[in-house]
Amino acid sequence: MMRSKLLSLVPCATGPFRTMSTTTKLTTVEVNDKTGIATLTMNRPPVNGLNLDLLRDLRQSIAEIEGNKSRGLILTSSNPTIFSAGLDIMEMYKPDKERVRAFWTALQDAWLALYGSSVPTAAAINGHSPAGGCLLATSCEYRVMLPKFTIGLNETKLGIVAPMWFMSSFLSVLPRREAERALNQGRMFTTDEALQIGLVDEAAGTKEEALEKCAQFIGTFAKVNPIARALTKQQFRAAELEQLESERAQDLEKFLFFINQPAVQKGLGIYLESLKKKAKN
Ligand SMILES: CCCCC/C=C\C/C=C\C=C\CC(=O)SCCNC(=O)CCNC(=O)[C@H](O)C(C)(C)COP(=O)(O)OP(=O)(O)OC[C@H]1O[C@@H](n2cnc3c(N)ncnc32)[C@H](O)[C@@H]1OP(=O)(O)O
Repeated sequence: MMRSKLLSLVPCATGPFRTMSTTTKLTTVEVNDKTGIATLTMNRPPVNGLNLDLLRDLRQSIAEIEGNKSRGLILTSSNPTIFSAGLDIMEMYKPDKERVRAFWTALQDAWLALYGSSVPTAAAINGHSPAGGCLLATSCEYRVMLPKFTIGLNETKLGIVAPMWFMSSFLSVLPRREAERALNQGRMFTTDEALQIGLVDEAAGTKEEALEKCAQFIGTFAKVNPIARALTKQQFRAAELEQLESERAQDLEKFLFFINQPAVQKGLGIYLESLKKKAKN
């Protein structure tokens, strides 16, 4: 994919400074040359639905951030009210056989890249973050969320079962008892509830403040040996990463089998209809 490079002047809390910015249609990477922190912004209107292209783009941007020696990665959204609506249901509803395989493989790749990223990661959750959106946020090491939005793994409410590795990300943030109950209930948490339970680390009043708080978190590693930090993080996350790496073919087949069940297709169709009806009203 062609990626256009440009230098731009952007304002921030500490005043205007130069950032190196790489843009594709679906994500933007901006590296602050003062802090060395990269902001990875999802930009797929209308709701940052995670389709094949956005997932591939995310993975490519994560690799780019690791390759350009950034000091950290902040994941956020260009949409002022939606971080990500999760997986694009259109990829799973009446799917094309080859594309849906590529789609799930791209999701596995994006998760492995983000959860296993060698750089410190934080999510500035500047909007709603259901299901796959919550997966991305909980794959990061730190979360700052804006008020009056919701976050959670709502899969059971859609008649879907979250795979083990979705649970792994959730479990790396929440105590097992809370995670199990929330997943079984398909519970969406408000910002206040998420803060109280520990699903997010901090609340912020504005996106700029959220980005600043994420940057402060990444700054806490300034005096830590980066190789020791990266290896320590990888040791903590190795079991979950290795589990998916070693079982990804079976995971794909399980997904395909599950998604092709007539009852699951029917449920997704009804859910899509309800979303479209709501959007019209
Ligand atoms: C043991 C075996 C295990 C094997 C594994 C098997 C299966 C696992 C499979 C799947 C896992 C899936 C995880 C997911 O991520 S599923 C997606 C879940 N997401 C949601 O439920 C969110 C739905 N969306 C919303 O709640 C709202 O849209 C939102 C709060 C995000 C935003 O609200 P807003 O009012 O601003 O916008 P809307 O008017 O609702 O939407 C605008 C537009 O976008 C469409 N849309 C919204 N979300 C999605 C989506 N996730 N996918 C596709 N399209 C979406 C919506 O329909 C509107 O479209 P249109 O009417 O304008 O065309």
